Amino acid sequence: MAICSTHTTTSLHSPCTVSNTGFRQKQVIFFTSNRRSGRRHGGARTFQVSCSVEKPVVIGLAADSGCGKSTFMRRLTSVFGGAAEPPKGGNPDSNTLISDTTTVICLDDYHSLDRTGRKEKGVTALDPRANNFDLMYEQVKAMKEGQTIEKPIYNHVTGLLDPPEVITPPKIFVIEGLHPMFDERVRDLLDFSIYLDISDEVKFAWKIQRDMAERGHSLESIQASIEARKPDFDAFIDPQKQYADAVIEVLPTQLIPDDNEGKVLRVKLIMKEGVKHFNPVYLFDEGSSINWVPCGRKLTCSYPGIKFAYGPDSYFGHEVSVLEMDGQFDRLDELIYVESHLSNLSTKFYGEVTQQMLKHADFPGSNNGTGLFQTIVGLKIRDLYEQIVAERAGVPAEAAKV
Ligand SMILES: Nc1ncnc2c1ncn2[C@@H]1O[C@H](COP(=O)(O)OP(=O)(O)OP(=O)(O)O)[C@@H](O)[C@H]1O
Ligand SMILES: O=C(CO)[C@H](O)[C@H](O)COP(=O)(O)O
Repeated sequence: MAICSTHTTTSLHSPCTVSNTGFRQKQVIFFTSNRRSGRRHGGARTFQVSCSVEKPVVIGLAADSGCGKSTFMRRLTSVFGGAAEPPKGGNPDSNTLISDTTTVICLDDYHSLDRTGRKEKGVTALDPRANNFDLMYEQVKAMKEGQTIEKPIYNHVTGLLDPPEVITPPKIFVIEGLHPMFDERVRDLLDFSIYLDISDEVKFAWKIQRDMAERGHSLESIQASIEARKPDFDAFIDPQKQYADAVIEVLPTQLIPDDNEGKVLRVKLIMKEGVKHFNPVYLFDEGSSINWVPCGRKLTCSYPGIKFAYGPDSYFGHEVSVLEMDGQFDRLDELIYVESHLSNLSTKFYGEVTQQMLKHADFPGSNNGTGLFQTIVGLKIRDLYEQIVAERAGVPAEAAKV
């Protein structure tokens, strides 16, 4: 039963108090509007939550479904230490992941139409008409101001909207999903934004790998699903990349002529210049154009080898720096050789990128540019966070290191 599918809830905070049970508690004001009647009801409830006065740094991560958002989030959380888990004692189908430092919410939770509703109206989940951008904006804004929210849950198991869950402000609040940069009001709240741009060929190969092997879908149904989503993907999701501060673009390799296996990848890290608290990574010499084939004495490379490129470029009219890697590592520990030729990595010690990659060698993409660039962006987000915290506190960045 889609009990909650006709309701949206928005909440505002009140200061924390400590109850006589010893729990910290917070009164959450909520407004519930019934989409069918349009009526708004108000109320107040007291939740036993850990209150915090954090004003989170807000990060947006956009990509189509099945394009590596969860994998990226696991790498990001790991950079801050600790594992991310769903809210304790909450809905087992919650899409939220919480660690000591980060809370990652999935924007699917702002679907205004459930699975049946979308079918009835003939719209996909990518269509803005199937999403509640007003509520998304109100709640991301409230979170950025350090307020607790009561966020809806879209249940991917049932296809229904479940009762909301309480989210308290973390240090870093990540909104990941189809539309983090679609609505200008939400976009303006982001301190940093990333777009995962997976080419059609690679997306298809990943989908087959996951949905055929793990979910029992047929090749034809995967093909049909990608084709059915394509017009809305092109209209509503893909254009968001122009707003991203960093784009990870994943393309078929150029090292194997007419490759159609999709196993070897060419990956570009496109980094916008002039973004506050973000200094693009560079190879050898900042601002120069470089082609580098590191294979030889220091790096083991079997066919088809590895090729790096770096240089300035223009992307949707913005000045950017682009770092590119085509090929894959044979031995991950040798990545240290590549790392030692990259600068502005925002590492805390020599070899931190290699250490992170080795730690998650079993994650998809760990032997190629997808894993390498996701790890680098994770380190840059940590650095950005520390700079923002230091700026707010009026202390040197060193003093705000996590
Ligand atoms: N870098 C990569 N290299 C190879 N395969 C990958 C990579 N990243 C993701 N995949 C494949 O794509 C699948 C989906 O990845 P992931 O769950 O991280 O994506 P997602 O965007 O979170 O998906 P969804 O939105 O559907 O939950 C993985 O199971 C894996 O098969
Ligand atoms: O594009 C998607 C983002 O994850 C999903 O297809 C969308 O959220 C709808 O989910 P479901 O297919 O489970 O009803």
